[in-house]
Amino acid sequence: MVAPLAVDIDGTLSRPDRSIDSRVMDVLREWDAPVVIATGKALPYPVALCDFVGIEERVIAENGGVAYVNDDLFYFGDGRSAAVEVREEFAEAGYDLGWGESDLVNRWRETELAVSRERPLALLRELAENYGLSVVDTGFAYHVKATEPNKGTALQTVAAELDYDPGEFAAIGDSVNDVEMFGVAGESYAVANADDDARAAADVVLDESNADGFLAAVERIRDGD
Ligand SMILES: O=C(O)COP(=O)(O)O
Ligand SMILES: [Mg+2]
Repeated sequence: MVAPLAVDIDGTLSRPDRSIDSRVMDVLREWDAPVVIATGKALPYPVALCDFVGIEERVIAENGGVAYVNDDLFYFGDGRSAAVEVREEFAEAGYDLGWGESDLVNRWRETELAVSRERPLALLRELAENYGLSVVDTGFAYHVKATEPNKGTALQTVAAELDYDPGEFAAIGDSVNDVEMFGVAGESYAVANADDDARAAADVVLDESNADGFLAAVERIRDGD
């Protein structure tokens, strides 16, 4: 019996251009244990990924702010209203969030706000700190969020809902928002493009990048490495 998986999306299931590498789809679909998609993205994205891959919708979204499993929705700490205040002060300083008029990146986001990495990080951190919020840089966006929830705390709840111990999971990811998930999983794999925090937290740092790294990790997990 293979280990259940907790898998990040951006930088882990993707190609360098952020598109999903089609080779991962059948691997996820055929995995012989639960797969939890754990991401910084808003809930509809991992739900849609599960639907298109053809697996049960088991997801952690918004860096652990939201989870969905067994037809139950979980919310872990809401930083959204404070993040909206930060957005207003950021706007007064002359900056929008950087995603255009419709802002699809935040449209369905419920517990945090994401900001383009083209915006000034130091200012964003300063404003967020005044509201007791954290800013997490995933390498794809800056996330202005409540400090407590993360992918690791959410995995504890999701694993329990699935009648697993979180330590039975194998986790695969690429950035600082995967660190706590690596901490609660029994085995953890950072792809070669991972940031320093993820590399330091992982049990194994792979030689392969992006989806190649994911595919190498699942080979090792299958072999019981
Ligand atoms: O939304 C992001 O910034 C990163 O998303 P990820 O957690 O799937 O890598
Ligand atoms: Mg990632």
